Amino acid sequence: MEITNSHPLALSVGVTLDRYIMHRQMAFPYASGDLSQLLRDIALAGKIIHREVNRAGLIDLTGEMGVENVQGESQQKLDMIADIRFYRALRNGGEACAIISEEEEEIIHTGNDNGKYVVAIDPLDGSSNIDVNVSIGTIFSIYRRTTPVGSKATLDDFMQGGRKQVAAGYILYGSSTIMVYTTGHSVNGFTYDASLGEFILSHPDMRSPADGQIYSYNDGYLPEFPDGVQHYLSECRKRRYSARYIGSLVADFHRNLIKGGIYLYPATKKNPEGKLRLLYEAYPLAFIAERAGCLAVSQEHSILDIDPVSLHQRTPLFIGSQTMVEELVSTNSRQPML
Ligand SMILES: O=P(O)(O)OC[C@H]1O[C@](O)(COP(=O)(O)O)[C@@H](O)[C@@H]1O
Ligand SMILES: [Mg+2]
Ligand SMILES: [Mg+2]
Repeated sequence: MEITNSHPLALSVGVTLDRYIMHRQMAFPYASGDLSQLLRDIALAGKIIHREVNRAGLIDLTGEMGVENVQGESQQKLDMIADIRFYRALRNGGEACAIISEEEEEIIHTGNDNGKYVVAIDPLDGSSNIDVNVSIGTIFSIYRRTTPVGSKATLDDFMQGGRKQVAAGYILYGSSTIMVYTTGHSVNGFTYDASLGEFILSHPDMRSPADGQIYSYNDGYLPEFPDGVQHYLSECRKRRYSARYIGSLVADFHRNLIKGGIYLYPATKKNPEGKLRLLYEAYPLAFIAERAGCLAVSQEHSILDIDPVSLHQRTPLFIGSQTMVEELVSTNSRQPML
C-alpha cells in the first residue's frame, strides 16, 4: 500500500503556533524574535494551566485561598496558581522585564532588566466559575517598554494607553483550550492538542459578524443600569434576541466574537467605575475586538482611547458586534447612560 502525501493516515496536523509565529516573524526583516519568544512563553504557561484546570478537582486546586487580592476579592487557589505559572514562564523566558497582574497590587519585576517588553495579565478570568467546571480564561496585553533597556521598568511602561499595545490575547479553558491573539494585524485562534502538546491554528484571520442577536450581561444588576442601557436591553428582548451570560468575560467575549453579540458591564452601585479592569481585561479585548471588526466602548469613548491612570483602574465595558454597539451608543446619546 503506497502512503502518499494525501493519504488519510498521513493527514497534516496543521500549522503549529510555533511555526505560525516564525512565519509571521519572517514578514518583518528587522524583527529580533523577542516578541515571538514572549508569545511562546505565554503559550507554555497556558498549557500548564490547561493541565491544572483539567485536574483541579483531583489535586485540591478548587476553593479559596482564604486571602483577598488588591480588588478586595477572595482569591481562588487557581487564581494564585495561574499567577505563579505566568510569572515563572515570563521570568524564565527572559523577554518581559515586568508584569502587572490582577492578583498583585504592585508591579512585579522579573529580574530580566534587559527584557524589552512588559505584560499586563489577568491570570484567571471568570474566577466565580472555577469550582463549577464552567469555561474560564487568561487575558494578556503586551507593550514595548518606554524606559531604557537595562533599567528597572516603571509605571510609565504600563501607562502608555490601549493603542500602544504591541500584542494582546486570551486563552480560553473551555470544552477545548484555545489561544486567540493579535499583534495588531489579523486575529488568529489556536486550539490546544494535548496529545501533541501543541497549539494548532484552528481559527485563521477571525472576523466577527457586523451584527448579532446575542446579549450578555448580569441581569441581577439591571435595575442599576443607566436608562440608555435598560432601553437598549428591552429592545433586544422585544426582538427575541438570545440572552447568554456565562459570567466569564473571556468566554462571553469569545462566543460573541464568533457568533455576533454584545457583552455589557455598565457601572453599578457596587462598582461605580464599572467592574472590569482597564489594563488587563478591557484594553486587550478591545485591541482584539477592533481588529476583528467589533467595537469596544465605555460610555461614548472607545476603550482604547481611555487614558490609563492607575494599574487596577476599572471601566464600564460594552464590547461586541459593530451594529449592536453603535445602536447602544446612539440609544445612550438619546437617553443619559450614566
Ligand atoms: O459576577 P458578575 O458580577 O456578573 O461578574 C462577572 C464578571 O467578572 C469577572 O469574573 C471578572 O474577572 P475575574 O474573574 O478575573 O475577576 C468576569 O470574567 C465576568 O464577566
Ligand atoms: Mg477577569
Ligand atoms: Mg482574574
